[in-house]
Amino acid sequence: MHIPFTKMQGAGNDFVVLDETAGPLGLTPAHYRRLADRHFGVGADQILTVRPAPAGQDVDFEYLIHNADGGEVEQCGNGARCFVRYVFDQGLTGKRHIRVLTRAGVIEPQLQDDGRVRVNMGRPRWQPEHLPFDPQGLPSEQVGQAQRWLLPLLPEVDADTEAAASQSEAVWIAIASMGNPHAVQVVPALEDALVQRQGALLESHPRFAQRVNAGFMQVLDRAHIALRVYERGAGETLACGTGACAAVVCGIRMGLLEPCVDVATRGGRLTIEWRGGADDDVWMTGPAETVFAGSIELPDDLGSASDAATA
Ligand SMILES: N[C@@H](CCC[C@H](N)C(=O)O)C(=O)O
Repeated sequence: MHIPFTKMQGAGNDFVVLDETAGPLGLTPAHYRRLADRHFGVGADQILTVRPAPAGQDVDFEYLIHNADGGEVEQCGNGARCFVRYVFDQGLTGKRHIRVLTRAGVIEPQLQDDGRVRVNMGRPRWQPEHLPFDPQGLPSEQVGQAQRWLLPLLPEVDADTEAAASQSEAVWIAIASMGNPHAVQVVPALEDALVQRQGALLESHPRFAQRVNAGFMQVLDRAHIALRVYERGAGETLACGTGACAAVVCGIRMGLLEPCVDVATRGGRLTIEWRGGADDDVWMTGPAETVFAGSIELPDDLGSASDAATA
């Protein structure tokens, strides 16, 4: 099958954007993995699909997100900024402020005059059941308004054994959902953070039934953080929009941050605003750019073979 696409990026988090406004392309998880593949495909952290608004919904479009591993997910913040840039530039809408339906609810991205995009990302949640996260039996502490848990990263074995004591590696995590799940650590120095090792262990930790995105936040001052995120289904990316929202929400709830925070990621700068109330929406502002457009030939029968290989 012949698939036209647009390659985009927001703070270095990169996307293949597909247009399904004229009808479904009929892609399987294996097709998404091939599109995301940096050697055999286009290369991307996520695949974003634009669909028409479902009947009866007060939105302009529907927005589907697939991680590089082919799995569908609820939300993608950097993708949301690229989404409005894409539909506007392609002439799919004349509006600069749109309402978009995601698997996690409605978000509202708007193109600003300065070329950046501001998005109402909706309300954060921090109750364990919203991720979901199973905190039962874990040591915990209250930091400001937030709760943190001491999570062993290696398999939890009988704590009485010597082996368990010598193997124990545990990290303090706060949690937040932006529609998708995030575990956030405050680290003293980002360059020393064990992002690859701990990120991989956290991502598939059995206490997160839907897996999790792992954030590593260094607080620079009350209005600036540096952040790296090991993303569920994609590994470490140059930036994660929902990860930035989640880190700032956790930092504000811990009493470490003010309501407007500049987030330095490895791929660019994001601004996150949140007034701190359970009913307050989180706002994210950042860049969204088109890199190139093209088309790719994908084998129709990619599905079963690749699915079997990664099962
Ligand atoms: N890069 C994204 C998040 C994409 C989804 C995430 N990996 C998940 O599985 O929840 C962002 O900018 O928010």
